[in-house]
Amino acid sequence: MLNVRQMHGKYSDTKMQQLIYAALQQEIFSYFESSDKTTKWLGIGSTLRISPDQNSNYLQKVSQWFDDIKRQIPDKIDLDTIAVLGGFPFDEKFEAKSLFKDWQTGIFVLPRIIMKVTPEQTVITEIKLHKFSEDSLESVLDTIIELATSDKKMTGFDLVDLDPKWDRQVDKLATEIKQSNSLKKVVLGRYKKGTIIGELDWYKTLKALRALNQTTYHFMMRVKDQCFVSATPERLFKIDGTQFWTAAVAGTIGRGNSETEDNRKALELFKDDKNRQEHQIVVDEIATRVSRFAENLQYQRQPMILKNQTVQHLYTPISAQVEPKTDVFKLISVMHPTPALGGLPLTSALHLIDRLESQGRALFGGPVGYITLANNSEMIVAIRSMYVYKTNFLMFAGAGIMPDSVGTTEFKETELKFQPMTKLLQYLEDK
Ligand SMILES: C=C(O[C@@H]1C=C(C(=O)O)C=C[C@H]1O)C(=O)O
Repeated sequence: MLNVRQMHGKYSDTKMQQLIYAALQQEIFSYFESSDKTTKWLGIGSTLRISPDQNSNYLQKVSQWFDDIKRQIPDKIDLDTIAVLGGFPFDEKFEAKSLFKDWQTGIFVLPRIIMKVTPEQTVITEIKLHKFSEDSLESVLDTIIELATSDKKMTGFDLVDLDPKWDRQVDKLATEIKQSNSLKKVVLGRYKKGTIIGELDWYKTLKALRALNQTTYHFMMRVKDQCFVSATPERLFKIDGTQFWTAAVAGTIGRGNSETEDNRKALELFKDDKNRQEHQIVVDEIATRVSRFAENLQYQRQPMILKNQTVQHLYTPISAQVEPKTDVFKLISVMHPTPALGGLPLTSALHLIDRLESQGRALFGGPVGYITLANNSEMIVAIRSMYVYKTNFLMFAGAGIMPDSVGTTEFKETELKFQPMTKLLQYLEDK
């Protein structure tokens, strides 16, 4: 059995800020915040952790690990107040060719201290393999807060484009799609790497991530010298009891400098055939998959516009009803990857991605998020993201390639998709 103790109720805002600050100075932390800001999870440390070995079915391994944790929680605890946090790789079969091989295969933790924050309440849980000391949970938290210090500072960074000929690759791929009888869409990614001069302060990083990307999710996960950061707008799915939500996010245009220009661009995106088709592929495929396990599927025929800091997307939210106790891990394997990150048909798209992309995707484009021990979960698609290893970092940005795609246009689109992370680093310089 695991030892579990909890504190319920409203925690003061100041205390919460102090705790988040302290948590992000720790060697291991995890953070999830929903784009509607109604759910936050903060994890400090790790009581149990699962990083896979190669050649194993990671999803199945995490699922068994998760069931095993559930069995070890004392009866009186509300299982919805405890979650594991982490992420799966985009495709565990992809060869590890990236600079950052370690997280090629995914990572999940059961934190030692977990804080769940919703508008109704804050629940803080401590989980240990061994008996608790004499100190109360409150005084454990106070000690964590007291000991937190940070004098980390980043003074600069460099940035290298790892795929300088990517636009030509896109033109070739578009021709290949045009000539193919079956291939409809392939999402091709490009990468940038760099080095940080000085050191990133993770608390300042989170603060900046939230301030610069107010309409997106915020995800951060650090295990010692590795950290993954994302400001994705894309939900893979959310499940709460029998309620299920997902969304198609595909089709992109930049933001305007004025409200008029911004709306003009949104209209241009809405009326653009290539983007509408690219979006429809995602809607149709998601709807087909969801209808296999859910009922009462609901979504609008026309997409909406989702506005983020540097881009706007075509967006179709989809909701449905699922059976009670639906297996979250099954949902992940059915829903991921959608044609927003993979392509259509899936298998040929994945082969092309593996062959053409210069780095392994690892967590880029993979499902990351939280899963409560009561089987409620929100998994998001890890894009607009950055992977940091010591002072090195790697970034990813992709675009849906269709028969009529033009390399230089897609290149510009991916430049906009890199911006949430490049602007984050620029902002953090000398802060
Ligand atoms: C692949 C990315 O974004 C995906 C591709 C999009 C597109 O091609 O229009 C839009 C949103 C995402 O589904 C990325 O941001 O790296």
